[in-house]
Amino acid sequence: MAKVLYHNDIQDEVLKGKKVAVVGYGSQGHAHALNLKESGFDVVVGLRRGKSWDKAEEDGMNVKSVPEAVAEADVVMVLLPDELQTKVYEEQIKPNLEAGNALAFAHGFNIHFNQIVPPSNVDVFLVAPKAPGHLVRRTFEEGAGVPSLYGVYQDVTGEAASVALAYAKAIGSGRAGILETTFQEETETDLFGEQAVLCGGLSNLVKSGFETLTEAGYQPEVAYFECLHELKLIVDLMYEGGLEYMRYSISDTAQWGDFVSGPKVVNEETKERMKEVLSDIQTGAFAKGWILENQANRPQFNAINDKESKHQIEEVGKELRALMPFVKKSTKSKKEVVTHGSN
Ligand SMILES: NC(=O)C1=CN([C@@H]2O[C@H](COP(=O)(O)OP(=O)(O)OC[C@H]3O[C@@H](n4cnc5c(N)ncnc54)[C@H](OP(=O)(O)O)[C@@H]3O)[C@@H](O)[C@H]2O)C=CC1
Ligand SMILES: CC[C@](O)(C(C)=O)C(=O)O
Ligand SMILES: [Mg+2]
Ligand SMILES: [Mg+2]
Repeated sequence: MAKVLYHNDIQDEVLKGKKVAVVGYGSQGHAHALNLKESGFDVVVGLRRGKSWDKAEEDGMNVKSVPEAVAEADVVMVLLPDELQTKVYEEQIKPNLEAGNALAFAHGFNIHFNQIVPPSNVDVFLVAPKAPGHLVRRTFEEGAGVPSLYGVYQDVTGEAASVALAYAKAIGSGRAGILETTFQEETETDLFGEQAVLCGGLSNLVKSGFETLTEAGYQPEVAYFECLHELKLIVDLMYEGGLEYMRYSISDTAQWGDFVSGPKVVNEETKERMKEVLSDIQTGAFAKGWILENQANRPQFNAINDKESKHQIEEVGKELRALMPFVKKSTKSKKEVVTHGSN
C-alpha cells in the first residue's frame, strides 16, 4: 500500500516563521487561507479589488494586491482559476518572486502543460485537496479534513517536500490522509476523475436516468427524487463504508438489479470511452482545447452552460428543494455572485 501520512507524522516547524500568500479567495482560496490562519500560520491574501477582496476582509484576513502579497511572502499558493493563472503569474507573481521562495498550486495543470514555466531558483510544489474548496473548509471547521496529494516539481532549498507536507497538514488534510504524487499524476488523474466520473460521468448519468423516466411518462418530481435527490444519500453510504456498505443498506432486490442491470448501462463500451477521455488528457488534446476555448471567450462553454441551466431537472429541482428547508446551499452559486469566485 502507498505511504499515507497523517497529522502526527508531520513536523510543521518548517512553515512557522514563513509568510504564506494565498492568491485568490474563491472555492479553494478562502478555505486554504482560513484553515492556515486558524492553524496558527502567517497568511496574506493576494487579490484585486472586488467581491473576494471584500469577503476576505470581512473574514478578518490580511488582504493586499497580488504583487504586494507575493513580494512579502515566502510561499505563494496560486488559487486563481486555472485559465487565468498564466496571465496573472506573468504580470504580477513572477516579477515579485525571490530566490528561495516556494511557488505552490492546488492542481498541476499549468505547470504540467507548460503554461507556467517557473524560474529555476524557486521551489515548486503542489498540495491538491481531493475535495471542493467549500468542503475543505467545512470539514476543517468540524474538526475533520479532506485527503490531499502533495508533489514536488522543483526543489532548490531542499525543503520543498517538508513545506508542502506542513501546508497540507495546516489545511486539515493530516486528519484524512496525505499521499505523495507527481504533477503529471495529479493533473491527469484529477482531470480524468472530474470528466469521466465525479462531474461529467455523474451529471450525464443523472440526466439520462431522469430523461428516460420522464420520456416514458413518469412524473418529473418522481424522476427527480429517484435519480438526483436520493443519489446523495446513496453516495453517503459509499463514503462511509464503500460499495459493500451501500449494498448492505439497500434491499436485496436493489442489489440484484445493481448486479444484473448496472453493467448494461456502464460496461466495457463505457470503459473504452473512458480510455479515450484519458488519452485526450494524456496527449494534451483536452488542455489545448480548454486553452483555445478561453482564448475565444468561451463560446461553447457559455452555450452549453446556458442550455444545461434550462434542463427540466433543474426547473423541477428548484421547486422541490424550496419545499425542503433543510436542503440548502451552503454557498452562493457562481451565477448568484456573477463573478467567477464563489466563496
Ligand atoms: N474548486 C475546487 O474545489 C478545486 C480547485 N482546485 C484548483 O484550485 C485552483 C483555484 O480554483 P477555484 O478555487 O475553483 O477558483 P475560483 O474560481 O473559485 O476562485 C477565483 C478567485 O480568483 C480571484 N481572481 C480571479 N482573477 C483574478 C485576478 N486577475 N487577480 C486577482 N484575483 C483574481 C477571484 O477574485 P474576484 O472575486 O476578484 O473575481 C476569486 O477569489 C485551480 O487551480 C483549481 O484547479 C483544486 C481542487 C479542487
Ligand atoms: C471534481 C472537481 C475538482 O477536481 C475538485 C473539486 O476536486 C475541481 O477541479 O473542482
Ligand atoms: Mg479534483
Ligand atoms: Mg479539478
